[in-house]
Amino acid sequence: MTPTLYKSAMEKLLSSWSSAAIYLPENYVFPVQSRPGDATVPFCNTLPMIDLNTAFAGGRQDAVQQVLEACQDFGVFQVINHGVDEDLVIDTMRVVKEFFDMPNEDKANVYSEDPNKKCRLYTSTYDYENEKVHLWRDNLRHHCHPIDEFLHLWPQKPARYGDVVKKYSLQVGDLSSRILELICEGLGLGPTYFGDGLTGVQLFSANHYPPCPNPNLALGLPKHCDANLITFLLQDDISGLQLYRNGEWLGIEPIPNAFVVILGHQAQVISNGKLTSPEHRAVTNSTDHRTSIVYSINPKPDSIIEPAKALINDSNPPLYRAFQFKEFLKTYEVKKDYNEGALEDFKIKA
Ligand SMILES: O=C(O)CCC(=O)C(=O)O
Ligand SMILES: [Fe+2]
Repeated sequence: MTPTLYKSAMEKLLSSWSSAAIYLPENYVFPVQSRPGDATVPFCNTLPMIDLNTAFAGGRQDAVQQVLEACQDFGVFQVINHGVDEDLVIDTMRVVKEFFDMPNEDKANVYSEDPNKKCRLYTSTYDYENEKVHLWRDNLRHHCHPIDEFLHLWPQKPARYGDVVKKYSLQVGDLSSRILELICEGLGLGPTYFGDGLTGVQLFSANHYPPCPNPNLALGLPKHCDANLITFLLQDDISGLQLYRNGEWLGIEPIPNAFVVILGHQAQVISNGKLTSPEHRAVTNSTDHRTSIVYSINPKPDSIIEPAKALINDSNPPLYRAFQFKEFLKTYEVKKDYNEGALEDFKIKA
């Protein structure tokens, strides 16, 4: 690492300076309309909670139905008894926290300002230099599928990072296949519809939100829909994830050993609008560090995304045109419109 890049890492990474910050710097203050403010946000007590053991006890069709309904009504649900080893889940959260707790010198080795790097630690968004407001988060992100192609690029410290995160990625990747199969069945698509082309890019993305001097004015992540196909999110025990539903913000309660499953924009397009991609954000707080671990399933850049042909007929015309996933990502990033607006260019106008 060059001295200039090291200096940049120390100036930019929140975890290197935020504990000394008494005031929120001006360039972290969100415009009035998108600030969280000081209103108390209740937990969403109607959010579907799917216990895969119980769901399957009633037969596979029961599980399919529960997942489908959750994806249609909310586009997000929590899942427990998901088959990912509980000790591994705890250990993965622990090793990720250890990573963010390391001395600056160790973290600087993974820091990069090149968004094309397949493993990097950075702060805020991929576009720190040009963004109007910075996000109150650091993010460690790397590819993990096929795993052996990327393992050598992952952080070397903590020493057990590679072993733990490899096991976790394989098990959560397997959970994603099982959930996607249930979604396919629910939609009436063949069980292998979500093949390698639609799921071949899998990312491990850990968000770290240090205590924030003014959580009312700042955001860890602003309101967005995920750009991908589907997300498997692990929260620690500090709340901060919020869902925008029927015009209000509702918290998603941290539940030990549960994954929050969130549908991305591509699931909405492929299902021709039958499934929804929910708007959500991450808020900060003034006392606790918060960590969330996202396992993100994405199509390959050249893959064609379009409403599944089996769902299209005269009374159900396609709502979206076909596009390459990389074309969507460009729009998502260039327009900086992370909500429904990101799909605007791809809608077929009546
Ligand atoms: O930290 C969280 O709970 C939210 C993370 C998230 O929405 C994302 O990474 O897309
Ligand atoms: Fe998200």
